[in-house]
Amino acid sequence: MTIYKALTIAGSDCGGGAGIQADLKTFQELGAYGMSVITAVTAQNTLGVQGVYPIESAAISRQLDSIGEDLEPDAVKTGMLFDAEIIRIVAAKVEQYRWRSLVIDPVMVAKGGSPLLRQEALQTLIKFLIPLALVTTPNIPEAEILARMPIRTLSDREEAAKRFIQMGSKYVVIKGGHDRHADEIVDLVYDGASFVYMESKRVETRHTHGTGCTYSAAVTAQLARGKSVAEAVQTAKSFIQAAIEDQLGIGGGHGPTNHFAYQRRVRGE
Ligand SMILES: Nc1ncnc2c1ncn2[C@@H]1O[C@H](COP(=O)(O)OP(=O)(O)OP(=O)(O)O)[C@@H](O)[C@H]1O
Ligand SMILES: Cc1ncc(CO)c(N)n1
Repeated sequence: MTIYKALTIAGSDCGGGAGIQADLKTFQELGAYGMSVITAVTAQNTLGVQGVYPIESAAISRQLDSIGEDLEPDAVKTGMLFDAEIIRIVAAKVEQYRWRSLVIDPVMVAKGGSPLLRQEALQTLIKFLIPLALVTTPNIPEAEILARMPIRTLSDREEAAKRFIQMGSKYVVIKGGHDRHADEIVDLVYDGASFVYMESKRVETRHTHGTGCTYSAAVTAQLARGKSVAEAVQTAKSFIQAAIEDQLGIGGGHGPTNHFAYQRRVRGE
């Protein structure tokens, strides 16, 4: 049996809905062996973020080397990177170990508004990490900040997508989850040549904690399994749609998505 290995470089969410925990659950569900490099520990639950504790640089470097020296991943994703120094370390190791199937989820704030990336790190992200990406997966507010433009219309979204390709990402997916007015959610996928719109029905729910992490982890798992970016984003869309529709309903606030849902549907349960 071939073992496909996927690595997440991200923050820990002790509540299990986002971050490293969401990534590892998604990797497992989609048939990839999951590995993790933890950049920060967060104390959070469905009510909000109660604490953020970055991991020291040497520990991040050492984790990356432990993976790079022995367990070559087939695909890698980044999530919460917190500050410029962590981004520089991650970019240098991605280059050193030639991790080409790199998915960047440019996490900036948690759903409740708590910052997960320092403002001063934006330029470092643009200059050092995005040029290494196979796929970057911003939501609309993140795309507005990184592309430096307001996004209101679909043509704004296309212009922003072009700017990500100019920054050096080979593909970009601008996710539409934050477009609150629409019944349909539209994600835009762009490879520098053609725009592909992926539509899905908006699920009316407050249980969307970790949607972005789960989605980008699903893309990464599929890339690790050797799928094309076009196939990976299709499966990831089905995975997140199922995870949002079949809500777990745990916690008193914005609950996590259901990482079991997609495979349960595949099995016909
Ligand atoms: N209410 C919803 N119904 C259906 N699909 C959704 C909903 N909210 C988000 N999605 C889908 O989930 C994926 C993640 O999108 P979203 O824009 O929520 O990411 P995000 O803001 O980065 O998430 P996070 O806040 O966890 O970082 C996208 O494919 C999006 O279309
Ligand atoms: C650790 C972590 N990463 C990402 C997000 C964004 O959903 C979060 N809430 N927590």
